[in-house]
Amino acid sequence: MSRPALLPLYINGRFEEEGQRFDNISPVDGRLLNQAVEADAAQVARAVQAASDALQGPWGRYSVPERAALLHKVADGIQARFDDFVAAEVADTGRPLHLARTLDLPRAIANFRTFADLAVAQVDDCCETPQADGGLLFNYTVRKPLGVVAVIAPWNLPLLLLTWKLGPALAMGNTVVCKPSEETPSSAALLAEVMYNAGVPAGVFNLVHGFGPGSAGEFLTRAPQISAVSFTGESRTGSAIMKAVADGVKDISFELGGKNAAVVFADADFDAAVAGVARSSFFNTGQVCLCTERVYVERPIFDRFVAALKARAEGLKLGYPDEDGVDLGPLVSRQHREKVLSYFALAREEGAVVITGGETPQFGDARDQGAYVRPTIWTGLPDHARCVREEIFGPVCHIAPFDDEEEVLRRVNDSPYGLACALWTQRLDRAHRLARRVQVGIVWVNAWYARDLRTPFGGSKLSGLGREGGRHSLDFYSEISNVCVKL
Ligand SMILES: NC(=O)c1ccc[n+]([C@@H]2O[C@H](COP(=O)([O-])OP(=O)(O)OC[C@H]3O[C@@H](n4cnc5c(N)ncnc54)[C@H](O)[C@@H]3O)[C@@H](O)[C@H]2O)c1
Ligand SMILES: N/C(=C\C=C\C=O)C(=O)O
Repeated sequence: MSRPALLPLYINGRFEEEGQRFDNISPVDGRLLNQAVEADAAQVARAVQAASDALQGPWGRYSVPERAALLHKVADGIQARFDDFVAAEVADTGRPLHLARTLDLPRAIANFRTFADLAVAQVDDCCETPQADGGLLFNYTVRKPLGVVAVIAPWNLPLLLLTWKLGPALAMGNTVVCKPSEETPSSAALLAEVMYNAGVPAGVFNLVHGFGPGSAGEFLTRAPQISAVSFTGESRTGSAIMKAVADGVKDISFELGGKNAAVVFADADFDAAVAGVARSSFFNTGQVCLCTERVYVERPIFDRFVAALKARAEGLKLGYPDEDGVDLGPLVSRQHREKVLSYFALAREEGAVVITGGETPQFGDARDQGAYVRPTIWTGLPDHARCVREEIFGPVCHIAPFDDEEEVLRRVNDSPYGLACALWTQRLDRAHRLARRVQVGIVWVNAWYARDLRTPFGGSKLSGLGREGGRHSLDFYSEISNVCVKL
């Protein structure tokens, strides 16, 4: 049997194949896709040192327009290999081809172009302060790179989320060491090839594959020369990373877990709300941090809404990524499916009414070796049920009735998470009033996962620390100083 393809590390402008290897398994049919090199502590240390050295090299002398031009070249490189990146993302995640083509790739390209352009357009503050002696103080802001930024990404939107951090980090003159998820290493490996071919100076972008604790992820966060960690992943991992960087008082930007709510009022556009909640609950097989897992429906339309959402869920096509009309792929791995299935069992123990789903499909073909689950809807659970409080991260939601605004607001806010919320109502006065009182970072009204990259993105409580997007990213990835001149 031919040896599986190997995804190398990329350190200081060189591809490295030395090291222990780990398997990358298809969530569609369980076959071996390729292997990746697991970076050891020495390799991670070399990557961080290369990034640190690169700050003093040519990259440190690039102007903002020159950095922006290079990031546009990277975007051009991704565009030129669009189909290769789609194939890599689809192989690792099993997602429908159309999803990778319409979301993951366009956003990866936009993440570089948007922050290249925002960096060039960025104008900083200055002010004059008259003095009692008739003199003047002239204050102005100076923006410098933070230094070496560790970027650690999850598996659910691998390229989108890696480049969401890379774009602004590089635009602001930092150097980076990236650690993609062990579940989805392939598109990051392609990105390293694009960076190399675009002429990104050696050491500016470094890629290490591996796991978290006791592996590349932890080695990276504990490296003394890193200045900041930009992390996307589970809340408990965020806590672990916070501890790892605490002694060094490093800058952190965390995009963490969620247990997001959708609220459907009786006056909502019913069909739009059903379609919107079906999308927010089952999109990417429920593997988006912003996905809805708690649905609250005003009592007069509750039964009708449950029936309509059931019909939608049962109409979704589970299939191979390239199948015509496929809506849902598998979960990212058998291991993650075990977690989701454990909640399917827990829901029954907690007394849920299973409206639809709650089991694995039987295809009778290779997909039975994959990680598919059926889209699932529950009702009947109390608000304190673990299935209503804990992030499941699968195609599942619980629907509960409510009677008035104050009640539903209390219940929506009764969560350790605070990432996103979708409000479905045609009374926009109510929507604006509620949007200000929901304890989340992102509120959509009559929409879900509609994005403008200039807006602040992030969560409160266990859902994260900080905001990225637009000037928030430029600020996080900059060391901002004030210069005060007496005139
Ligand atoms: N808020 C957001 O924008 C957002 C976006 C996507 C995913 N997420 C969250 O991510 C989770 C799913 O992704 P996941 O399973 O990959 O998360 P995860 O926390 O298990 O892993 C994320 C990344 O962190 C690495 N890692 C794990 N432990 C580490 C440690 N101790 N030190 C350093 N690195 C470590 C992993 O190898 C991986 O690359 C969900 O909770 C989801 O809500 C949040
Ligand atoms: N950060 C973003 C999405 C996060 C998705 C979470 O799974 C984005 O769209 O910029």
